[in-house]
Amino acid sequence: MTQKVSVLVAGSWGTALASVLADNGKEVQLWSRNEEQVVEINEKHTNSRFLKEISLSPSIIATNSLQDAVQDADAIIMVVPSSGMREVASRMRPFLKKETLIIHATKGFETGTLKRMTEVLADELPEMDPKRFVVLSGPSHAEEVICKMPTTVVVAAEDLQAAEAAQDLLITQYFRVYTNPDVTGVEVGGALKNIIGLGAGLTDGLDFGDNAKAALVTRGLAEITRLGTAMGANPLTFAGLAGIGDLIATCTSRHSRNWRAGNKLAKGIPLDEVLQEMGMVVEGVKTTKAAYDLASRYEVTMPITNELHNVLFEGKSPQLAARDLMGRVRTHEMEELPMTR
Ligand SMILES: NC(=O)C1=CN([C@@H]2O[C@H](COP(=O)(O)OP(=O)(O)OC[C@H]3O[C@@H](n4cnc5c(N)ncnc54)[C@H](O)[C@@H]3O)[C@@H](O)[C@H]2O)C=CC1
Ligand SMILES: O=C(CO)COP(=O)(O)O
Repeated sequence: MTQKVSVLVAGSWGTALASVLADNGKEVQLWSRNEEQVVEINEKHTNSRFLKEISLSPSIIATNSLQDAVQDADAIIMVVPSSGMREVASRMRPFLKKETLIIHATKGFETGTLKRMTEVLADELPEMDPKRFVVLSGPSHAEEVICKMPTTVVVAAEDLQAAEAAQDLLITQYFRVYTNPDVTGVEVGGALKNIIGLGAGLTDGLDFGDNAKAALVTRGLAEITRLGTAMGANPLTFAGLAGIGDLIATCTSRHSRNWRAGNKLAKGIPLDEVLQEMGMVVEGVKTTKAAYDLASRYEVTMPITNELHNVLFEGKSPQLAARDLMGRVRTHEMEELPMTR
Protein backbone atom coordinates (compact mmCIF):
# COMPACT_ATOMS: atom_id res chain seq x y z
CA MET A 1 0.00 0.00 0.00
CA THR A 2 1.30 3.49 -0.84
CA GLN A 3 2.50 5.32 2.24
CA LYS A 4 0.90 8.66 3.00
CA VAL A 5 3.34 11.31 4.15
CA SER A 6 2.49 14.88 5.09
CA VAL A 7 5.00 17.69 5.20
CA LEU A 8 4.36 20.68 7.48
CA VAL A 9 5.09 23.40 6.12
CA ALA A 10 5.55 24.56 2.50
CA GLY A 11 8.68 26.70 2.98
CA SER A 12 11.86 26.06 0.95
CA TRP A 13 12.97 22.95 2.82
CA GLY A 14 9.49 21.46 3.30
CA THR A 15 8.80 21.79 -0.43
CA ALA A 16 12.14 20.17 -1.35
CA LEU A 17 11.49 17.25 1.02
CA ALA A 18 7.96 16.85 -0.39
CA SER A 19 9.59 16.58 -3.79
CA VAL A 20 11.98 13.83 -2.61
CA LEU A 21 9.01 11.90 -1.16
CA ALA A 22 7.03 12.30 -4.40
CA ASP A 23 10.02 11.00 -6.40
CA ASN A 24 10.03 8.04 -4.02
CA GLY A 25 6.43 7.16 -4.89
CA LYS A 26 4.82 8.38 -1.65
CA GLU A 27 1.41 10.01 -1.49
CA VAL A 28 2.41 13.49 -0.38
CA GLN A 29 0.41 16.28 1.22
CA LEU A 30 2.08 19.62 1.83
CA TRP A 31 0.44 21.80 4.49
CA SER A 32 0.58 25.59 4.45
CA ARG A 33 -1.36 28.18 6.42
CA ASN A 34 -1.23 30.40 3.32
CA GLU A 35 -4.29 29.86 1.08
CA GLU A 36 -2.72 31.53 -2.00
CA GLN A 37 0.31 29.28 -1.77
CA VAL A 38 -1.92 26.19 -1.58
CA VAL A 39 -3.78 27.25 -4.73
CA GLU A 40 -0.50 27.99 -6.55
CA ILE A 41 1.01 24.59 -5.68
CA ASN A 42 -2.14 22.68 -6.68
CA GLU A 43 -2.88 24.61 -9.88
CA LYS A 44 0.51 25.73 -11.20
CA HIS A 45 2.73 23.16 -9.43
CA THR A 46 5.14 25.88 -8.34
CA ASN A 47 6.07 27.51 -5.02
CA SER A 48 7.47 30.71 -6.49
CA ARG A 49 8.07 32.60 -3.24
CA PHE A 50 10.54 30.01 -1.97
CA LEU A 51 11.78 28.06 -5.01
CA LYS A 52 11.65 30.27 -8.08
CA GLU A 53 11.29 28.73 -11.57
CA ILE A 54 11.02 25.18 -10.22
CA SER A 55 8.24 22.84 -11.37
CA LEU A 56 6.96 20.56 -8.65
CA SER A 57 5.57 17.08 -9.13
CA PRO A 58 1.82 17.35 -9.80
CA SER A 59 1.38 14.45 -7.38
CA ILE A 60 2.17 16.77 -4.44
CA ILE A 61 -1.16 17.91 -3.01
CA ALA A 62 -1.10 21.12 -0.99
CA THR A 63 -3.69 21.67 1.72
CA ASN A 64 -4.74 24.41 4.07
CA SER A 65 -6.32 21.94 6.51
CA LEU A 66 -4.02 20.71 9.26
CA GLN A 67 -6.61 18.04 10.12
CA ASP A 68 -6.58 16.64 6.55
CA ALA A 69 -2.79 16.66 6.51
CA VAL A 70 -2.41 14.90 9.86
CA GLN A 71 -5.26 12.46 10.42
CA ASP A 72 -4.45 9.71 7.87
CA ALA A 73 -0.70 10.23 7.62
CA ASP A 74 1.64 7.27 8.10
CA ALA A 75 4.45 9.78 8.63
CA ILE A 76 4.67 13.52 9.20
CA ILE A 77 7.75 15.59 8.43
CA MET A 78 7.79 18.82 10.40
CA VAL A 79 9.79 21.57 8.71
CA VAL A 80 8.35 24.59 10.46
CA PRO A 81 10.97 27.11 11.68
CA SER A 82 11.97 26.50 15.32
CA SER A 83 9.87 29.49 16.45
CA GLY A 84 6.68 27.74 15.25
CA MET A 85 7.39 24.12 16.26
CA ARG A 86 5.49 24.19 19.57
CA GLU A 87 2.45 25.91 18.08
CA VAL A 88 2.15 23.55 15.11
CA ALA A 89 2.76 20.43 17.25
CA SER A 90 0.08 21.51 19.71
CA ARG A 91 -2.41 22.26 16.91
CA MET A 92 -1.89 18.87 15.26
CA ARG A 93 -2.18 16.82 18.47
CA PRO A 94 -5.98 16.28 18.34
CA PHE A 95 -5.75 14.71 14.84
CA LEU A 96 -2.66 12.56 15.30
CA LYS A 97 -2.62 8.73 15.38
CA LYS A 98 -0.24 7.13 17.90
CA GLU A 99 1.42 5.00 15.19
CA THR A 100 2.31 7.96 12.93
CA LEU A 101 6.04 8.41 12.51
CA ILE A 102 7.13 11.95 13.42
CA ILE A 103 10.25 13.29 11.71
CA HIS A 104 11.47 16.86 12.02
CA ALA A 105 14.00 18.66 9.83
CA THR A 106 14.20 21.94 11.75
CA LYS A 107 17.56 23.40 12.79
CA GLY A 108 17.28 25.45 15.96
CA PHE A 109 16.44 25.61 19.66
CA GLU A 110 13.30 27.02 21.23
CA THR A 111 13.85 30.60 22.38
CA GLY A 112 13.51 30.96 26.15
CA THR A 113 13.31 27.27 27.13
CA LEU A 114 16.48 26.47 25.09
CA LYS A 115 14.91 23.09 24.30
CA ARG A 116 15.85 20.95 21.31
CA MET A 117 13.05 20.33 18.82
CA THR A 118 12.44 16.71 19.90
CA GLU A 119 12.06 18.00 23.47
CA VAL A 120 9.44 20.48 22.28
CA LEU A 121 7.67 17.66 20.42
CA ALA A 122 7.75 15.49 23.57
CA ASP A 123 6.12 18.33 25.57
CA GLU A 124 3.34 18.88 23.06
CA LEU A 125 2.68 15.27 21.98
CA PRO A 126 2.68 13.33 25.27
CA GLU A 127 0.81 10.36 23.74
CA MET A 128 3.68 9.66 21.35
CA ASP A 129 6.74 7.56 22.22
CA PRO A 130 9.63 10.09 22.29
CA LYS A 131 12.13 7.34 21.41
CA ARG A 132 10.46 7.22 17.97
CA PHE A 133 10.89 10.94 17.21
CA VAL A 134 13.30 11.29 14.29
CA VAL A 135 15.50 14.28 13.43
CA LEU A 136 16.74 14.77 9.87
CA SER A 137 19.82 16.96 9.36
CA GLY A 138 22.97 17.35 7.27
CA PRO A 139 24.33 19.37 4.35
CA SER A 140 21.23 19.87 2.24
CA HIS A 141 20.32 23.16 0.62
CA ALA A 142 16.73 23.06 -0.62
CA GLU A 143 17.77 24.78 -3.87
CA GLU A 144 20.00 21.80 -4.77
CA VAL A 145 17.76 19.00 -3.47
CA ILE A 146 14.83 20.31 -5.52
CA CYS A 147 17.07 19.98 -8.63
CA LYS A 148 17.87 16.38 -7.63
CA MET A 149 21.54 17.15 -7.05
CA PRO A 150 23.41 14.45 -5.06
CA THR A 151 22.82 15.02 -1.35
CA THR A 152 23.50 13.05 1.84
CA VAL A 153 21.67 13.51 5.14
CA VAL A 154 21.40 11.74 8.48
CA VAL A 155 18.30 10.68 10.39
CA ALA A 156 18.63 10.10 14.14
CA ALA A 157 16.26 8.44 16.60
CA GLU A 158 16.75 6.54 19.84
CA ASP A 159 14.72 3.72 18.28
CA LEU A 160 16.65 2.30 15.32
CA GLN A 161 13.46 1.02 13.66
CA ALA A 162 12.05 4.56 13.62
CA ALA A 163 15.28 5.91 12.08
CA GLU A 164 15.22 3.12 9.47
CA ALA A 165 11.57 3.83 8.67
CA ALA A 166 12.53 7.46 7.99
CA GLN A 167 15.50 6.30 5.93
CA ASP A 168 13.18 4.07 3.83
CA LEU A 169 10.76 6.91 3.20
CA LEU A 170 13.36 9.31 1.88
CA ILE A 171 16.29 7.42 0.38
CA THR A 172 16.49 7.84 -3.41
CA GLN A 173 19.15 7.80 -6.12
CA TYR A 174 20.07 11.42 -5.41
CA PHE A 175 19.16 11.64 -1.71
CA ARG A 176 21.23 9.26 0.42
CA VAL A 177 20.11 8.88 4.03
CA TYR A 178 22.28 7.53 6.87
CA THR A 179 21.05 6.61 10.37
CA ASN A 180 22.56 7.62 13.71
CA PRO A 181 21.29 6.93 17.27
CA ASP A 182 22.58 10.28 18.61
CA VAL A 183 19.50 12.53 18.55
CA THR A 184 21.10 15.20 20.76
CA GLY A 185 24.25 15.39 18.63
CA VAL A 186 22.38 15.60 15.33
CA GLU A 187 20.03 18.31 16.67
CA VAL A 188 22.81 20.33 18.30
CA GLY A 189 25.08 20.09 15.23
CA GLY A 190 22.29 21.18 12.88
CA ALA A 191 21.36 24.13 15.06
CA LEU A 192 24.83 25.43 15.95
CA LYS A 193 26.32 25.30 12.45
CA ASN A 194 24.06 28.24 11.56
CA ILE A 195 25.98 30.46 14.01
CA ILE A 196 29.23 29.64 12.22
CA GLY A 197 27.44 30.14 8.85
CA LEU A 198 26.57 33.70 9.90
CA GLY A 199 30.20 34.19 10.96
CA ALA A 200 31.41 32.86 7.59
CA GLY A 201 29.22 35.38 5.75
CA LEU A 202 30.70 38.15 7.89
CA THR A 203 34.24 36.86 7.35
CA ASP A 204 33.78 36.72 3.56
CA GLY A 205 32.02 40.11 3.55
CA LEU A 206 35.00 41.65 5.34
CA ASP A 207 37.46 39.98 2.92
CA PHE A 208 39.31 38.29 5.74
CA GLY A 209 40.44 35.53 3.36
CA ASP A 210 40.50 31.76 3.17
CA ASN A 211 42.73 31.20 6.21
CA ALA A 212 40.28 33.05 8.41
CA LYS A 213 37.33 31.07 7.13
CA ALA A 214 39.12 27.76 7.62
CA ALA A 215 39.93 28.87 11.17
CA LEU A 216 36.32 29.85 11.80
CA VAL A 217 34.97 26.50 10.59
CA THR A 218 37.56 24.48 12.52
CA ARG A 219 37.37 26.40 15.78
CA GLY A 220 33.59 26.62 15.29
CA LEU A 221 33.49 22.83 15.16
CA ALA A 222 35.56 22.74 18.38
CA GLU A 223 33.03 24.83 20.26
CA ILE A 224 30.04 23.00 18.77
CA THR A 225 31.62 19.74 19.96
CA ARG A 226 32.31 21.21 23.40
CA LEU A 227 28.72 22.32 23.99
CA GLY A 228 27.22 19.26 22.30
CA THR A 229 29.26 16.88 24.44
CA ALA A 230 28.28 18.77 27.60
CA MET A 231 24.63 18.34 26.53
CA GLY A 232 25.11 14.57 26.19
CA ALA A 233 26.00 14.15 22.50
CA ASN A 234 28.55 11.71 21.11
CA PRO A 235 31.53 13.85 19.97
CA LEU A 236 31.93 11.65 16.86
CA THR A 237 28.57 12.87 15.55
CA PHE A 238 30.21 16.26 14.93
CA ALA A 239 32.72 14.62 12.58
CA GLY A 240 29.73 13.52 10.48
CA LEU A 241 27.06 14.99 8.24
CA ALA A 242 25.29 16.94 10.98
CA GLY A 243 28.59 18.47 12.11
CA ILE A 244 31.47 19.17 9.74
CA GLY A 245 29.32 18.19 6.72
CA ASP A 246 26.74 20.88 7.33
CA LEU A 247 29.38 23.40 8.38
CA ILE A 248 31.06 23.01 4.98
CA ALA A 249 27.76 23.38 3.09
CA THR A 250 26.61 26.40 5.08
CA CYS A 251 29.92 28.26 5.26
CA THR A 252 30.82 27.86 1.58
CA SER A 253 27.48 28.21 -0.19
CA ARG A 254 25.74 31.28 -1.53
CA HIS A 255 22.46 29.38 -1.01
CA SER A 256 22.85 29.64 2.75
CA ARG A 257 20.52 32.23 4.26
CA ASN A 258 22.78 32.39 7.32
CA TRP A 259 25.85 33.07 5.17
CA ARG A 260 23.95 35.71 3.18
CA ALA A 261 22.67 37.41 6.35
CA GLY A 262 26.23 37.54 7.74
CA ASN A 263 27.46 38.93 4.44
CA LYS A 264 24.89 41.74 4.54
CA LEU A 265 25.81 42.53 8.15
CA ALA A 266 29.42 42.96 7.01
CA LYS A 267 28.20 45.74 4.69
CA GLY A 268 26.92 47.61 7.74
CA ILE A 269 23.21 46.88 7.18
CA PRO A 270 21.43 46.73 10.59
CA LEU A 271 20.19 43.29 11.72
CA ASP A 272 16.45 44.04 11.53
CA GLU A 273 16.85 45.34 7.96
CA VAL A 274 18.90 42.28 7.00
CA LEU A 275 16.18 39.96 8.30
CA GLN A 276 13.48 41.91 6.49
CA GLU A 277 15.41 41.85 3.21
CA MET A 278 15.97 38.08 3.50
CA GLY A 279 12.23 37.26 3.73
CA MET A 280 13.13 33.71 4.78
CA VAL A 281 14.03 32.22 8.10
CA VAL A 282 17.62 32.85 9.32
CA GLU A 283 17.75 30.45 12.25
CA GLY A 284 21.32 31.40 13.24
CA VAL A 285 20.25 34.70 14.77
CA LYS A 286 17.97 33.20 17.44
CA THR A 287 20.36 30.25 17.78
CA THR A 288 23.24 32.59 18.66
CA LYS A 289 21.22 33.90 21.60
CA ALA A 290 20.18 30.37 22.64
CA ALA A 291 23.74 29.01 22.37
CA TYR A 292 25.09 31.97 24.36
CA ASP A 293 22.64 31.05 27.16
CA LEU A 294 23.35 27.31 26.81
CA ALA A 295 27.10 27.96 27.07
CA SER A 296 26.46 29.73 30.35
CA ARG A 297 24.11 26.96 31.59
CA TYR A 298 26.64 24.20 30.78
CA GLU A 299 29.68 26.33 31.71
CA VAL A 300 31.29 25.80 28.32
CA THR A 301 33.60 28.29 26.59
CA MET A 302 32.26 29.38 23.17
CA PRO A 303 34.35 32.36 22.05
CA ILE A 304 33.01 32.60 18.48
CA THR A 305 29.39 32.38 19.64
CA ASN A 306 30.17 34.93 22.32
CA GLU A 307 31.64 37.43 19.85
CA LEU A 308 28.83 36.89 17.34
CA HIS A 309 26.36 37.53 20.15
CA ASN A 310 28.16 40.82 20.83
CA VAL A 311 28.00 41.77 17.14
CA LEU A 312 24.32 40.85 16.68
CA PHE A 313 22.88 42.11 19.94
CA GLU A 314 25.39 44.45 21.61
CA GLY A 315 26.40 46.64 18.65
CA LYS A 316 30.06 45.50 18.62
CA SER A 317 31.81 45.95 15.29
CA PRO A 318 32.75 42.70 13.49
CA GLN A 319 36.32 44.01 13.07
CA LEU A 320 36.70 44.46 16.82
CA ALA A 321 35.10 41.04 17.43
CA ALA A 322 37.66 39.45 15.06
CA ARG A 323 40.52 41.29 16.77
CA ASP A 324 39.33 40.10 20.19
CA LEU A 325 39.06 36.51 18.96
CA MET A 326 42.62 36.63 17.61
CA GLY A 327 43.88 38.26 20.81
CA ARG A 328 42.46 35.72 23.25
CA VAL A 329 44.78 34.29 25.85
CA ARG A 330 47.04 31.67 24.27
CA THR A 331 45.93 28.06 24.64
CA HIS A 332 46.47 24.63 23.09
CA GLU A 333 44.32 23.16 20.38
CA MET A 334 42.84 20.15 22.16
CA GLU A 335 41.85 21.42 25.59
CA GLU A 336 41.03 17.88 26.72
CA LEU A 337 44.49 16.46 25.90
CA PRO A 338 47.15 16.86 28.60
CA MET A 339 50.35 18.59 27.34
CA THR A 340 53.86 17.68 28.43
CA ARG A 341 56.86 20.02 28.33
N1 LIG B 1 16.15 25.92 3.33
C1 LIG B 1 17.00 24.92 3.48
O1 LIG B 1 17.79 24.61 2.56
C2 LIG B 1 17.04 24.13 4.75
C3 LIG B 1 16.33 24.53 5.88
N2 LIG B 1 16.38 23.79 7.02
C4 LIG B 1 15.63 24.15 8.21
O2 LIG B 1 14.24 24.01 7.94
C5 LIG B 1 13.49 24.93 8.74
C6 LIG B 1 12.55 25.71 7.83
O3 LIG B 1 13.37 26.44 6.95
P1 LIG B 1 12.92 26.88 5.49
O4 LIG B 1 11.97 25.92 4.89
O5 LIG B 1 14.16 27.14 4.75
O6 LIG B 1 12.19 28.25 5.83
P2 LIG B 1 11.43 29.25 4.84
O7 LIG B 1 11.68 30.62 5.33
O8 LIG B 1 11.75 28.92 3.42
O9 LIG B 1 9.90 28.88 5.08
C7 LIG B 1 9.33 28.87 6.35
C8 LIG B 1 7.81 28.67 6.20
O10 LIG B 1 7.26 28.42 7.50
C9 LIG B 1 6.05 29.15 7.61
N3 LIG B 1 5.80 29.32 9.05
C10 LIG B 1 6.55 30.00 9.93
N4 LIG B 1 6.01 29.90 11.17
C11 LIG B 1 4.90 29.15 11.05
C12 LIG B 1 3.89 28.73 11.95
N5 LIG B 1 3.95 29.05 13.24
N6 LIG B 1 2.85 28.00 11.48
C13 LIG B 1 2.80 27.66 10.17
N7 LIG B 1 3.72 28.04 9.26
C14 LIG B 1 4.75 28.78 9.70
C15 LIG B 1 6.32 30.42 6.84
O11 LIG B 1 5.09 31.04 6.49
C16 LIG B 1 7.08 29.87 5.62
O12 LIG B 1 6.17 29.40 4.67
C17 LIG B 1 14.53 25.81 9.45
O13 LIG B 1 14.70 25.33 10.76
C18 LIG B 1 15.80 25.61 8.63
O14 LIG B 1 16.96 25.78 9.40
C19 LIG B 1 17.12 22.63 7.09
C20 LIG B 1 17.84 22.20 5.99
C21 LIG B 1 17.85 22.91 4.75
O1 LIG C 1 20.75 23.94 6.72
C1 LIG C 1 20.96 24.27 5.57
C2 LIG C 1 21.78 23.47 4.64
O2 LIG C 1 22.12 22.24 5.19
C3 LIG C 1 20.43 25.56 5.08
O3 LIG C 1 21.19 26.57 5.63
P1 LIG C 1 20.62 28.06 5.68
O4 LIG C 1 19.46 28.05 6.65
O5 LIG C 1 21.76 28.88 6.13
O6 LIG C 1 20.14 28.39 4.29
